[in-house]
Amino acid sequence: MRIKFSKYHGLGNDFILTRYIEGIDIPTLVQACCSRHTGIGADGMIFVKEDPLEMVYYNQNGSRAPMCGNGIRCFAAYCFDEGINTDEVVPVQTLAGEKIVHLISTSPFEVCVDMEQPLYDNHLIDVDEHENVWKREVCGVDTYSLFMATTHTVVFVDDAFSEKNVELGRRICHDPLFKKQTNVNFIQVIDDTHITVMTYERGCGITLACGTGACASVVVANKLGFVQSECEVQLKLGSLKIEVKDHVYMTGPAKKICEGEFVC
Ligand SMILES: N[C@@H](CCC[C@H](N)C(=O)O)C(=O)O
Repeated sequence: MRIKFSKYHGLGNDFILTRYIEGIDIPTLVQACCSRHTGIGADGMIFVKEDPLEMVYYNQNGSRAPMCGNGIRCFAAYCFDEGINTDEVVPVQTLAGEKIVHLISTSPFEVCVDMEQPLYDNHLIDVDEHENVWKREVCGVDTYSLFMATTHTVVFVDDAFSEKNVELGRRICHDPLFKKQTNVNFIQVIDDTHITVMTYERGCGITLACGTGACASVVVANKLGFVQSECEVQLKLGSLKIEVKDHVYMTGPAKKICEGEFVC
C-alpha cells in the first residue's frame, strides 16, 4: 500500500497529514508512519475528513486524542495548500467539538483558533468524581488539572526546560489518578505577560511545543493571578499568543516541511 502524505509542524510539534482512509488498522499505520527510525517520523498523525471538515488526530503511539492545538493549525494549512478549504473562517469538527479557525496570513501561514472554554469536570479528564484535581499533590508536586480541548495538568517550576521535568512528566502522566493519562505542562512564569512552557505529552513524551498545553497553562496561570488574560507562551522554537476572554484563543504559525508517499 502507498499513502500520499504531507508533513507540517507548528513550532516543532510535527505531524503527518493525509486524507482519511477507510477500512485499515489506523493505530498500526500511525505507529509505523510516526516512527523516527523506520517511518517518516512525527509526534502525531492527522487524518482529514471532508463534508463536514473534520480533524481525526492520533498520537505517535497510535492512541486517539480529542484535539491538538498545533495540529489544528497544521490541519488548516494543509486544507489551504490542498485547496480543500481556503476560506477566512473555517469550522473544524474534532472529538472535542467544533473549533473555528480564523486565517490571519498565508505567507507565513498563521491562524487564530477559537479553543472554546476550559472545563473542570472530572469525568472529562477521566478522574474519579470525588477527587479534587484543582490543586492537589501528585508525585510530590502541586498540580492543577483541567480539560482544555484535551486533558491537561499544570505544574509551576523555576526552570521549564530542566532535565528533571522529563522523568517527572512521565510519572505524573502515568499516575493512576488519571485513568487515561494526562498531558503535563511545566510552567515558568517570566512576568505577567510571558511564560515559558515545556510539555510532556500523553502518547508521545516531551515535544517541542503543545498548543492545547499552552492554552491550559495560561488559563491556570491567569486564574491564579500570575499573568494577565493575554499572554505570550515561549516554547523551544518560538511563541504562541494566548488570550483568555469569553473563550480561549490561540494564535500561531504552521509550516509545511515536505510531502511524499509512505510505502507499507
Ligand atoms: N500536541 C498537541 C496535543 C496532542 C494530544 C495529546 N498528546 C493528548 O493525548 O491529549 C497540541 O498541540 O495540543
